[in-house]
Parts: sequence; structure tokens; C-alpha cells
Amino acid sequence: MYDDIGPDVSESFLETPLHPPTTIMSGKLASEYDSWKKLQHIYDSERSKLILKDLFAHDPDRFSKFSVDYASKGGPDVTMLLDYSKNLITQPILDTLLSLIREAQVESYRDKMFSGEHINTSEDRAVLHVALRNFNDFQIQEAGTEEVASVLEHIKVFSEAIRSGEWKGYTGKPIKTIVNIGIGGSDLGPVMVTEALKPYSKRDLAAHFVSNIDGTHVAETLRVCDPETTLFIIASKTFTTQETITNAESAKDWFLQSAKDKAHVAKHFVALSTNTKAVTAFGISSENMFQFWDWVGGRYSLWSAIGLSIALVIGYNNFEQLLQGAHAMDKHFKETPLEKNVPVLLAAVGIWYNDFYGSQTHALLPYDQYLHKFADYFQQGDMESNGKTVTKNGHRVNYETGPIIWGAAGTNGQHSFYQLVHQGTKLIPADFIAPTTTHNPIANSKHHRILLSNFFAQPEALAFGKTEEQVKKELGSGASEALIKSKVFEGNKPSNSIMFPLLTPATLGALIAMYEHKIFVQGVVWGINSFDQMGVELGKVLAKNILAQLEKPEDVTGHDSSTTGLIHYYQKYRKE
Ligand SMILES: O=P(O)(O)OC[C@H]1O[C@@H](O)[C@H](O)[C@@H](O)[C@@H]1O
Repeated sequence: MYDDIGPDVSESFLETPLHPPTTIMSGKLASEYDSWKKLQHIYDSERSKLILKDLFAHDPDRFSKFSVDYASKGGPDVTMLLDYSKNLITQPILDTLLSLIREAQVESYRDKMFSGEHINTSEDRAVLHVALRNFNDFQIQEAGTEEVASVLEHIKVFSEAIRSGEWKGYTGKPIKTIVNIGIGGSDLGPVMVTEALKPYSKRDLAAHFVSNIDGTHVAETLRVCDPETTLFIIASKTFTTQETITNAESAKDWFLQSAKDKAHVAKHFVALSTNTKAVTAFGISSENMFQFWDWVGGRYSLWSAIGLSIALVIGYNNFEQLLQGAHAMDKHFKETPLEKNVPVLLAAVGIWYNDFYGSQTHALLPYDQYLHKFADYFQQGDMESNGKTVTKNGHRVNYETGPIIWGAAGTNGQHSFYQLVHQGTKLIPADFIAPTTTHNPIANSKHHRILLSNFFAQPEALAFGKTEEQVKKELGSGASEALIKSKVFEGNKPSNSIMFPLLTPATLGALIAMYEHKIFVQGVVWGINSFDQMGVELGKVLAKNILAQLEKPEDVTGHDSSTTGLIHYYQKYRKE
């Protein structure tokens, strides 16, 4: 049944809609909106006046005007500060950006998403990751949403059985190691969250994540696993993804070399999927399957059964806190006026740089080692969602869509790529993210104070720079012109700063949901479908074809000379 693994079976292509999408689109390109034209005019005529140094000098209240104190309403207490004052905006610019968001009917699309309308038009699906963390609050009409609570209960019971040692492996020993086998959305969320919430983890339960088809990934992982005490979690929405199924088969072969009897698979393999048939065919019984639904997009799925590894690592109660923190952010996004709506504001300033300043990238810079996978996670979250050139109506856009997302945990980045951010030729908007309090207050929190001093200093340096006069004064007479120029920081580089008291499960939930909704808002403005991923298909199709040609040089046909040459090189030098 796995003959057709790979090219044409990703979640995007599984169910091509046979009937037209239910949502009627206006068909306008973003650049046709009046507010877009107004923004272009403002950019052309006022750009030279948008100097952060002057904007701050002329308005002592700039910080309070351009910052929001987020506080959760209901659920666990979460507070967060968004300071967006160090952006190249004025109140009229922000107002116009918000008009653009209104003109694009973001509020109406937001409500459509929350009510379960099929806003993923190309696949005719609802987009309901918000239903996974809803706790019976919003009214959502979609088949499957009524089953969310029972899947959470399944996760709870199972994770407690594993964590307490009640669940035993085939030789009667408790589980000591879990291995999540998945890729993309079935990997990045659990990896990022389990890293981020390490202080809440059960330290004597080792967690590994295998994603890459490169045999090295699974081989190196299995090297440190004991088949008697290892649980494999096969995470795949479609359960047809080539990498995941191949890795899972290899893990099963490795396990059976020791366990011998296939009946033991039930104690050591569970599946997280929407595809019961394929899970059963793999040899995992439906009792050991944690269900989710086609309205959960892969990159929005950590809140679903895909989060099982998270619940195992941090415990079910903490997993639920993560969901509740996200739910409170959903409420904020749904109910707060645009002017104070954190995801909307992030989206608005992002559009300003992406579409008017021509910024190509956006950096996520968490000053928290636990968030070291945050940018990796949102590379998929943002770039797979908004990396599109065609609108929902099939028109080619004549503006930039999703930014390139990248970043690293501070202060490491400062010693590598910050040089270019400060003095390079590109404008790189960045989000600086930090907790006021650390989980590791070693040396009387000295480390954290140093970390935060950098967190405060970098946006300040980016915004205000260092003038030639300042450099001259510092260097004194005799310094060469070239040296002086090399030490000037032009400044006027924009950033957001996001702070919260402590990286708790609920805070992390809110932070992730905040970025999810930012991505949503931008996608609606650009008129694209943020919830399919057709762009990942072509390479898979070509790879399937090439895989069948790898044996003999004479089989290699139908390629350009470069691809043919590369395959021939492989065939000449490979050693099996
Ligand atoms: O969970 P699955 O079905 O194995 O899919 C994994 C990933 O597969 C990729 O092809 C998709 O681009 C991702 O969006 C998805 O998360």
C-alpha cells in the first residue's frame, strides 16, 4: 500500500475539491485597495521624514502610544508587552495600515475562520486549529470538533500511563524513551515546544525527534534507544509522507529484531493521524491511534494529537495550559479592536516593511535559550502559509507576499549575523522576544541580567545608531576618514520588542497563537490562501521519478544536462 508514497499524496492533494469553494471572494488584489494606494503615496512622499530618532524626540509619549499590554481574559494568567514604537510609523501610517486591514475584510475572514467556514478554498476545508483549544467557548460548526475533548482525554490517560510507569513495554519494563517520527508540521511544533518548556519536563523520560529521510537521523537516534523501553510515536496527518513512513518502517524493523513477535508492536508504537486505514495497515491498532481531522493544517497541528509528545514530556496539565494560553490569545484576536489587537498590529507593521520598504526578510530573535527552535518553527508556520504568488482567485499578485523568516537565540546571533543587520545594506525588521525572569537564575541571575541588557541594547542600537560626530569624538583627531565611516551606525532599523514575565506553558501558547494570527491577517490582506501548500509538491514528483532511475546510467532520461550529470556522478562513485 505504500507504493504510492511521496509525490502526489501530501495533505494538499489528498482531496481535491469537486465543487466550488463556499466563500465568495472579492477578487481584488491588495494593491487595488484605496488604503494600499494611500500607503504607497505616504511611503513615496514621507519616507525621508520617518527617522526614529526624530519621531522619539518629538513625542515623549511614543512608547505608550505604540505599545500594548496584553492580559489574558480567562484561563491561566498571561501578560505580555508588545512595544512596537521602534517602527518607522506615525499614527496616520498606522491608521492607514489598519484601514487596509479593514478594507481587506480581515475581521470578516477572521469570523469565518472561527465559525468553521471553509476558508481553505483550494482544498475546501475549514481552518480550525482554534477549535483544538476552544474548551467549549466559541460556537463552531464542523464535523469532528465535538470529538476534540475525547481525543484530549485519550492523550491525558495515555500520557499519564506512560509517565507513571503503569504502561509497560514487551518485557514488562516502563517506558524511558520516546521517539516522535514525523516531519514538517508533525515534527517542528513538538520539537520547538518541548525545547521551550524543558523546565516543565520529566527529566527521566528522554525525548527524540526523527524527521529527516537521511538514514543518519534514525540510525543515530536508535543507537541510544533500548527496544524494551522505547515508545515510537508515528506522527503524520496523511500517514503517507515518504520520510515518516520510511523512518517508521525502519524503526519497526529495528524493534522487531529484538522483540521478534509482531504482537509486541502494540506496546511500543502509537500513531497520530487522520488516516485510520493507513495506520492499521502499518500494524498499529486503532486503539493506539490518536485522531485528528482534515481541518487541522499540519503547521497548525501542535495543539492536536500531534502534541502527544508534548503532553508526554511536560505532562497533560501543562499541555492543557499551553492550549488555554493559546485560547486566550484567540479570544483577544477575535474580540479586541484592531488598534489594540496584538496579532493585527504585528501584521500591520510587517506589511509596511514587506510591501512598501521592500524588506525581504523578518528576523525572530528570542533572548531565551529555551526558544532556540522558535524561528525554525515559524519558518514553516509563516513561509509555508504565505509563500504564495497567486491569490485565492487565481490572479498573480503584483506585490510581495510572505517574508523570509529566520533567526536565532540571542546573544549567539550578535556574534554572527547582527553585523549585517546593523551595518549591511538591507532593512531587516526584527522581533526581539524575552522573559523578564529566567527559569535558571544561576549566579544570582547575573546571566539573565547580562542577557537582558543585550535584549534592551540591540533594538536601541538598531533604531538610533551612532553618528559620524559621535565616532569622531570617540576616536579623537588623527583617525582616518575610512575608519570613522566604518564605525558609523546609520540606525533607523525597525524592531518590535515582546516581553513577558516567564516562559510558562500558557505564555508560550499565547505567543505561538499570536504569530499564527499575524500570519492569518497578512494572508488575508494579500488575498492568498494561507492554508494550502501546493509549492511542496513538484520536488516530490520529480524525486519519485528520479528514485526509479538511480540504478543504471541508461535509465537516467528526461532531465537537463546538469541533473543528468549529477545523477551520473552519484552512480559512478556510490558505494552501497
Ligand atoms: O503530517 P504529514 O501528513 O506527514 O505531513 C507532514 C508535512 O508534509 C509536507 O509535505 C507538508 O508540506 C507539511 O505541511 C506537512 O506538515
